Amino acid sequence: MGNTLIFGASGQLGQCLAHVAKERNTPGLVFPPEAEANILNPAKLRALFEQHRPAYVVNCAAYTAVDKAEDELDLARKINRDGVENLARLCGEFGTTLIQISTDFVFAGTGNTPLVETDEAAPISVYGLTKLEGEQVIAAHTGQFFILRTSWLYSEYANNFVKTMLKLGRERDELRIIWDQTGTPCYAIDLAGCVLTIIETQNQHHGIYHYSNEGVTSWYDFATAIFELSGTPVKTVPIRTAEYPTKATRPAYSVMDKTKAKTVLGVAIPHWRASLAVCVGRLE
Ligand SMILES: NC(=O)C1=CN([C@@H]2O[C@H](COP(=O)(O)OP(=O)(O)OC[C@H]3O[C@@H](n4cnc5c(N)ncnc54)[C@H](OP(=O)(O)O)[C@@H]3O)[C@@H](O)[C@H]2O)C=CC1
Ligand SMILES: Cc1cn([C@H]2C[C@H](O)[C@@H](COP(=O)(O)OP(=O)(O)O[C@H]3O[C@@H](C)C(=O)[C@@H](O)[C@H]3O)O2)c(=O)[nH]c1=O
Repeated sequence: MGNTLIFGASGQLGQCLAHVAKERNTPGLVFPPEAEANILNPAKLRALFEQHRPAYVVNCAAYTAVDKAEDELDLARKINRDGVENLARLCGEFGTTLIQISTDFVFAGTGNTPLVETDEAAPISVYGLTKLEGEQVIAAHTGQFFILRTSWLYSEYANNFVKTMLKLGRERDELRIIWDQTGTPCYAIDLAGCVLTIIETQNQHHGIYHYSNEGVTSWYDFATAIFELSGTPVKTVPIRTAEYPTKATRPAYSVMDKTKAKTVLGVAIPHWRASLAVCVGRLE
């Protein structure tokens, strides 16, 4: 098995990949120092490719501030589209397989049945738009790619909804949480496992895949489960999206169908409650 270069190593998923690779003893993962791994710097990227001749690149680097992106289209596009194109171009040239992480926010979220990979993407936020553009620039440079769309990512690493809830739950008596946005959380440790499975099995079925945990929930039910599992005695109040104004509009329904990942990648996917229990246990 050749080398795998990880970009965005200091972020949530990057740290989960390091954690799971250590647990599984996956060989060949390289987490380059941030100064050498800016995906906006083609010269430094080329130097990394020449040094490591990677069989795989996993791109966890992204602009992920959903609300802030509404005021920073240019920067979000640079990182989420142009950065991905820089990687894809080099992957094409070096015969490297690119594993790109994308999002449920590429969808408008106006439906009410689980989304499959071929459903129309129609983003309703700058973040979602730039992530979709990142998906779309890849194919011009290489056919050897996996795009893993995930949703509501959380873990014990970096910032995420679970850690925010645990913090706010300790500080406040009551929390108002949106219940009319429906989706599925994804434990980033599980997603990291999926990425490593693709690499370890040298899967050749390139293309787009949906990957989150199993099941369906709302942010309100997710928060309530976080508090139940952690024994946090905070009151949760379900509210509608209109009662929690944010700069970016989020999809109302972004549950993704994982049939393709399960059958073609051969990954087993835990229910979101089971994985949440693991994460909350590790955070305590
Ligand atoms: N978080 C979520 O809920 C979801 C995330 N995703 C996708 O999953 C992937 C991983 O997300 P997650 O780990 O949570 O995100 P994080 O925001 O935790 O990590 C993103 C990382 O990218 C780095 N980065 C930003 N710009 C560059 C650049 N120019 N060159 C190199 N690195 C850069 C950041 O560094 P720094 O902090 O120094 O800027 C950070 O370490 C992303 O593609 C994201 O779009 C999909 C669905 C849900
Ligand atoms: C803190 C808080 C949030 N919310 C709502 C706002 C929002 O609809 C939802 C989640 O808020 P957050 O800001 O934590 O998460 P958000 O940035 O919307 O999460 C998204 O991030 C990007 C990167 C993705 O790709 C998506 O899959 C998704 O995970 O919870 C409340 O209702 N009450 C609260 O007290």
